[in-house]
Amino acid sequence: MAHVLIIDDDQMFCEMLAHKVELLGHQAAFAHSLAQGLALCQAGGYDVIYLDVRMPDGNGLEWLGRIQASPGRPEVIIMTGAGDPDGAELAIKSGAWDYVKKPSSMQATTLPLARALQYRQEKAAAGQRRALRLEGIVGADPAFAACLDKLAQAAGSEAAVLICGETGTGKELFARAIHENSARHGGSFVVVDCSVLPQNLVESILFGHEKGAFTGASEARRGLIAQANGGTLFLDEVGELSPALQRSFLRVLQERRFRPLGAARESSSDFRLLAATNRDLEAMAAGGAFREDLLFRLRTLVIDLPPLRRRGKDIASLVSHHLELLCRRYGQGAKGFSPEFMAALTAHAWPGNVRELVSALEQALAAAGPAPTLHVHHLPQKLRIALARASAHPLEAAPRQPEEPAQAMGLPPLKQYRQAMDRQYLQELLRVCQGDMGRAVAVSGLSRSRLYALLKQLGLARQD
Ligand SMILES: Nc1ncnc2c1ncn2[C@@H]1O[C@H](COP(=O)(O)OP(=O)(O)OP(=O)(O)O)[C@@H](O)[C@H]1O
Repeated sequence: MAHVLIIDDDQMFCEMLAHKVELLGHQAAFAHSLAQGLALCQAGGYDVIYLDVRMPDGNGLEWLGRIQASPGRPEVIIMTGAGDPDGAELAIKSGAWDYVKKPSSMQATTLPLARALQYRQEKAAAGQRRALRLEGIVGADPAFAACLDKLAQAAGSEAAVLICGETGTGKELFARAIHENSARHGGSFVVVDCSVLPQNLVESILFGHEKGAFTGASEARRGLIAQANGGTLFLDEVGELSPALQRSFLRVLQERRFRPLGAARESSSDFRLLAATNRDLEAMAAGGAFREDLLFRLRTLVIDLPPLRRRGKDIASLVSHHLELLCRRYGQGAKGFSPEFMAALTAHAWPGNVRELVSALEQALAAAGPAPTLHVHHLPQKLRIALARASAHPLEAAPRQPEEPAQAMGLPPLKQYRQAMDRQYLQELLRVCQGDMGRAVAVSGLSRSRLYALLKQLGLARQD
């Protein structure tokens, strides 16, 4: 809702315009003289001012500068008389947002208001974005820039945010950035990976337990929800929550209260909720697999992160950023790359998104050893084969054109495709890290528990 001030000496016109503005969901006030209007502006709080040129105490255009400079820097829409051709030109030259000619229909009069408010919102978001600390987040493609605006909006509020996107698109990175830029940044950022919560321990992990609550509970333990008190609780892979846990969570979200196992009383926790998913929760809710009331609570704000194939312009800056990080991490000097290397990276469809790109760079660095320049042949063999096949048979490529129906392109179902990619990635990861799980965790960017869960799920876990 915006605040609009109408400065016009015509009482009836003011009332009609104020009524129309209120119908549009905003608040309106009016002043019948320039002096009264300026006084209201000085008190602040207005987003848009309608300013009539012919006023009893002077010419509105001569007061424009002072009105624009008032607190909140409102946008000003000038109202000029029909027989005043110079008025419009003067209004624009004086830096007004727009002008309307009187008399005009109410619809025509309020049209510039919507545009002025949109402009104002975008200006505010861009300002907020400039003020954000976004270490480690790279991207300027318009599809991605819109997500950064949402991030700024999320950081400035307490709203629950649902971050959607394919695997490896940066959902956790965004969640951390929202926390770090929010008023809660001094509190903890607690991650609950909903895909690996072991059924038998889930309640104790989330809600905590008292000493002796069950066999083996030799000490009382705070659960993750209590740990998030004063900070942010991030439900990663929220689409994997079992129906029973969805029910429990809904209650915690409604009341911010929970009962640790074995406790006589309930405890409370003041946390801000963020959640992420790579699943279509709407479809799951429609099919009864996800509670609609929970979904409603999770998604006050939604950030839809685009897959890397839809933000091709960002590949070069992502490569520079991550190459620099990786070279520093492994104590190597800065590396260059051949134009073909970058062309190959740009041509790939990256079904595993930024995570897959980072992993390919890591493998290229390992393959290049001390050589100062990365070439195509340093890239993982699987990626080179995929590129070669794609250039020989474009339709065999991973979907560069996601809009085309998968069946029409002879592709397997997405789930099957993703599993195959995950399996391929993990096999390569184990090979490169030679079974060193600490390194595999560092390289993959996955948590240790998530990595083990994936290995198990795909039948790659060691049997020892
Ligand atoms: N915009 C970005 N700029 C720089 N690095 C990024 C960006 N997006 C993702 N990454 C990197 O990609 C990797 C994966 O990111 P992240 O774990 O946040 O993805 P995710 O969407 O949460 O993945 P998953 O769904 O598999 O949990 C990390 O190494 C992260 O630093």
